[in-house]
Amino acid sequence: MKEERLFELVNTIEDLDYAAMDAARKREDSLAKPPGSLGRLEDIAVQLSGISGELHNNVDKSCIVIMCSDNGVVEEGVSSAPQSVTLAQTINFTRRLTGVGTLAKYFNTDLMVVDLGINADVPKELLVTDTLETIGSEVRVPNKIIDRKLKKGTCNLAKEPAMTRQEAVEAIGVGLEMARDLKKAGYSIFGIGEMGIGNTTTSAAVLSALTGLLVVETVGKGGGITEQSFVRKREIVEEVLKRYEFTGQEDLDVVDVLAKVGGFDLAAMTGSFLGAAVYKLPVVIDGFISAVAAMAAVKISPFAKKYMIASHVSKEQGYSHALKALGLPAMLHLDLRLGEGSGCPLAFQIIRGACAVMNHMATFAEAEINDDYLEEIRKLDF
Ligand SMILES: O=C(O)c1ccc[n+]([C@@H]2O[C@H](COP(=O)([O-])O)[C@@H](O)[C@H]2O)c1
Ligand SMILES: Cc1cc2nc[nH]c2cc1C
Repeated sequence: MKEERLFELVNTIEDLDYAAMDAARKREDSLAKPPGSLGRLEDIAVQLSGISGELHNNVDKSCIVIMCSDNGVVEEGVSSAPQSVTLAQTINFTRRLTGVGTLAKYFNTDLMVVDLGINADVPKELLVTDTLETIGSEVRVPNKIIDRKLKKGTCNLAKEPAMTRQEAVEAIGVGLEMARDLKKAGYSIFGIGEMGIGNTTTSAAVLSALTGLLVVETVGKGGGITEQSFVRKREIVEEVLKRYEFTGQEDLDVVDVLAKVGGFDLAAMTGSFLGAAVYKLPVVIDGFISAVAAMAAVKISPFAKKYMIASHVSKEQGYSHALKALGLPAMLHLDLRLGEGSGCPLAFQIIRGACAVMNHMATFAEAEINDDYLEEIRKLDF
């Protein structure tokens, strides 16, 4: 994708449909309950109306895009897990054996597994190039690994830029392509996850670069590291932020940040968050890496935030800061810190609940309850 085309698409992003949201809020208020008593379930239903322009929505056909890629910075010893875990888990996604795989299978959610830059050859029989397949009358994502490999891993960001600007644009373009095709296949919601050993280092660097947050606030222990490696991880992030003078300035070039200190996974995830807004689909944020990509998307297009729903509060250092910077509330406090998109299938169930209330709950009139008292109750502060 050319950079010009990327920004053409980004410039089509619109604000939500406020008339549809007003109608949705009115319906929530007409349901047989004290006003606002279904809390965030009401807000979510109203948000879905703002995204689709419809009063009634469902999120029954759901998918999680998992961007898989390797990071050259692992040469510096910033991760305890070997790089080979990236390939192994990417293959395991297709077998539904991973954390996100088992949850997705149990809750009937599809996985769109994409290889952006795994540092190994994926077995040919597991690769496909098409993003969708038709079985009978159903169009779905294939249960294979979609081949969009740009390179076998990024460069070591401690020594040189992780990728070229054009590679970052290509990766963002892949993310947009995946969102477009999910919309085409009739998915009504998607989540964004990843797999990439070393990506808590790149995410911390991108988050500090975009927000000016201190390295102590953004660098965490990822999949688990020794105290010595943790010190080195912080030093590396500190050093690259100084080198490129990334201090959270307002006019930062986000594509440049992703290219110099990000990863193919982060860039593609940023593209998918933007794509959710371009193609008007609700999109669920998973863990730390996902939240940082969401932040990058919002820095590119502020309206992108309105299409996002945060699933859970990851235990990874930096996550809460990222979400605070985004200004979004999270639904679940489960002490997860796995990544992969594992918070998304859980969040989809809650969002289904929000749709069920909006679509099926009785109004005061249907429940044969006189709502004259509502005028009084609305004046109370509780
Ligand atoms: O999403 C999170 O909150 C999260 C927190 C810690 C680790 N991870 C996962 O662990 C991997 C990165 O960890 P690391 O230590 O290699 O940077 C990557 O595959 C992520 O999916 C994910
Ligand atoms: C086993 C394993 C699974 C993962 N899933 C996401 N990141 C991971 C890191 C490791 C090490």
